Amino acid sequence: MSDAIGRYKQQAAAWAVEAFFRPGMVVGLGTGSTAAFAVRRLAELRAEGRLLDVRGVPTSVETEALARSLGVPLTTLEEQPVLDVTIDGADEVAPDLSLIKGGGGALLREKIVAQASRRVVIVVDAGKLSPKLGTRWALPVEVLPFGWRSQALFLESLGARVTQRQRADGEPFLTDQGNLVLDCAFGPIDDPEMLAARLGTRAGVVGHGLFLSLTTDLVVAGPDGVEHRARQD
Ligand SMILES: O=C[C@H](O)[C@H](O)[C@H](O)COP(=O)(O)O
Repeated sequence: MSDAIGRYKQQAAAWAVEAFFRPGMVVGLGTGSTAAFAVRRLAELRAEGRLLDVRGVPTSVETEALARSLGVPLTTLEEQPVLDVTIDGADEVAPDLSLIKGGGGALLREKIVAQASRRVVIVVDAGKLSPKLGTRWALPVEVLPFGWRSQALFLESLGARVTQRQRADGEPFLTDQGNLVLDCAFGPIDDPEMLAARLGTRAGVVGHGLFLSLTTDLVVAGPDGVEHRARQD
């Protein structure tokens, strides 16, 4: 990550925390390098004596560890099934604020947390903006290990070039749920709703990175500063 991109991610995340987190809220804590800046900003505000009673629901083991290390109080969706607001990153953002997520493999928990949130604030650097989902990023699809090659063939039949995600040591990448991720290069996706519907009916596919109609607010940082866009319903 270049210094400038890191700075934009940090600016977007910090702006969102200050704009959207309020005392007493229960908040979703996203996963990835941009969402981590939000957790760090929350910890900084706590160190200043602000937002001390805000509790977070982490979207991954990684975010849980970060929040714990910074002393951010945590809760669970079992205890708090409705969240006030979630701040999370994204890999690709279309003009209608639909997203591809899952570059870090946290797509399933991220979607569960987003669906449980009254407000979903996505924080990105301007390089994530895209004219159409799939133009810049392959779609991550989380599949059960059982029968995963059948899912790979199914995804190819939908037009994807499929790559099983691997760790740096060459072993299969496993999600926090112990599932595999198949990265599906579709190219620009003309009808994301139709694709999401087809993926949703396939046994063995437990999640996918298309986040449609979930974003309520987008915070983008780039060379021209920070911009906030609210979804137009
Ligand atoms: O699974 C990971 C998430 O969807 C991330 O929010 C996404 O990959 C963006 O990550 P980053 O902020 O590191 O670019």
